[in-house]
Amino acid sequence: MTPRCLPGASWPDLWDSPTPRRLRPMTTAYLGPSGSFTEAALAGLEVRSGAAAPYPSVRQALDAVRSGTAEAAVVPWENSVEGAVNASVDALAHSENLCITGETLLPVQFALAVPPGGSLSSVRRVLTHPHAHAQCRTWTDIHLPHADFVASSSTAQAAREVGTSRAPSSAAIASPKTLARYGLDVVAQSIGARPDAVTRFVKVARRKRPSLPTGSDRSTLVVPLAGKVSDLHDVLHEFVRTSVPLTSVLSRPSGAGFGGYSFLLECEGHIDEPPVGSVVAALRRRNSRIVFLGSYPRAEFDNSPARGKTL
Ligand SMILES: O=C(O)C(=O)Cc1ccccc1
Repeated sequence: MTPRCLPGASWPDLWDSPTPRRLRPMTTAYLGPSGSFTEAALAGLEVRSGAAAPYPSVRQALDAVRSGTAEAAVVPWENSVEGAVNASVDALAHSENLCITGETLLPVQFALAVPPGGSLSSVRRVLTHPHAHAQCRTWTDIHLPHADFVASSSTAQAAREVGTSRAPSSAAIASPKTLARYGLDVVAQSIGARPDAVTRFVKVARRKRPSLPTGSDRSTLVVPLAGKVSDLHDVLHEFVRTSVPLTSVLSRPSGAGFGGYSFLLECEGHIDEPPVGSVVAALRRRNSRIVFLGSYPRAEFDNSPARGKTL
């Protein structure tokens, strides 16, 4: 596979994807429907809601960017309690021609709601996104030990489904505002394991040269293991050698046979600055299959009362 970014090669070859004919320049695809946490993250990425379009899954939102139906996509990436959103990481790690151009952090609070006239005692099925369920499992195990979990494509989709079906045995977990918006009655507030939970969302575009370094950037790359015992050691050594701070290391199955893994690495810094540029160049010399996913301004989380608004 041709790497998406090679420091030292000419920029147009590396970054510019041909502009698809169907590009609607101002549309940003996001994991919908309206009312999802992902929609709430758009503001932090300077996307106006009028310029955004909901998609039923992360994959479909990214496909819209690939095909040129949308200029960019916003997808959930990781949560401070539950870790990486694997659907997003895998879809991007294995996709050609896409890169991350920005990130934002959003505090998330979960509530549980039932159709009008329903009650907690009649709930037998709880619909929500698997990440939201994982964060609320302690509460549901205690208060709804006999209810089944039904995975939804997003928290807003769960609210929409329960609001439409009005089945008294169903409940949805989403933000309190979204549950009310879909006509449901909130019967339990703040049911997440951590009231200070934060989710990181990324903006994805067709591959292009990163914006200039800001002095506070993050870079993301995917390094497939090449099969040597020392692979992981050698990769980590490059970061130690250059004193580039790694902010996360995640291993994901490569999908090609049992036991094949890729590492998603995130670090501080920008590829146009010597430390990160030299790490990427050194890793590439060892393994031509590395995929550079982008350098972009780091989001700082300001949890002061004025800023720490949840959806
Ligand atoms: O955006 C949503 O509504 C989602 O369902 C994804 C999600 C799930 C849990 C926390 C943040 C985002």
